[in-house]
Amino acid sequence: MLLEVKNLRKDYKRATQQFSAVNNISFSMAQNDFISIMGKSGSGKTTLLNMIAGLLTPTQGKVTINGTNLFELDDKQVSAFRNQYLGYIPQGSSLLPNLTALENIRLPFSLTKRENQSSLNYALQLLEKAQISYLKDAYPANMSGGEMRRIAILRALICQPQLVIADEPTSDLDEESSAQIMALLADIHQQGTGLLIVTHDNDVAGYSQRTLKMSSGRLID
Ligand SMILES: Nc1ncnc2c1ncn2[C@@H]1O[C@H](COP(=O)(O)OP(=O)(O)OP(=O)(O)O)[C@@H](O)[C@H]1O
Repeated sequence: MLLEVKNLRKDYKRATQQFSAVNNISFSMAQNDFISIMGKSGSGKTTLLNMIAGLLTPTQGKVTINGTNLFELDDKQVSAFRNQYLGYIPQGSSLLPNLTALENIRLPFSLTKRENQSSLNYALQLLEKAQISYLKDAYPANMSGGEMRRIAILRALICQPQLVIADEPTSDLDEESSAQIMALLADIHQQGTGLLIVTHDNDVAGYSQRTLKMSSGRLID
């Protein structure tokens, strides 16, 4: 199994009241599954994704990726594991403003030591496949929202992850840009990568094989 989420819970406190932003969620994903998660604002989708991506520690429960329980690893090991297996596309714009598109894409690769390997050719190939080679030397300030989002997707792919996680990859984009993003994500799925995306958009969810619905921290039918 690529991903196993078991009895996952995250509790937060608001004023004096404790509540579960994610409440006892379990599901699994096979290699090359494409799953979307939908639910109202505040239903816990980002909290769930952040725990699956190893960015947030759960109050209770387990996340296993390729047989490794993320929360049994120390901080350094989690970072190395994420870098190798996971591609994460966060909500909104996440590019570093002082780096070019090419430098942003290559950044995750350069964060871990890889002897005698370069990410340059692969980064150029990714740009070509996404039909945005013209952006290679551009800075984020000079790109459209859709272009920035596509660069963030390519950045998530540079280490050739087995699982790509995307939080609202098409939010705030027009129909044409959304379609370009989804074509890129559908292509990643075609190449054999597992995809887990959070979306508000029924059309976007329509690209996935299965939709999980969240309400008040729980999965509902
Ligand atoms: N660090 C935090 N401390 C306290 N409460 C939090 C924290 N992070 C999130 N929450 C609360 O947990 C609930 C779930 O938030 P989350 O961001 O996961 O929802 P979401 O479904 O992703 O919403 P949206 O669609 O608006 O992005 C919300 O009620 C939110 O206010």
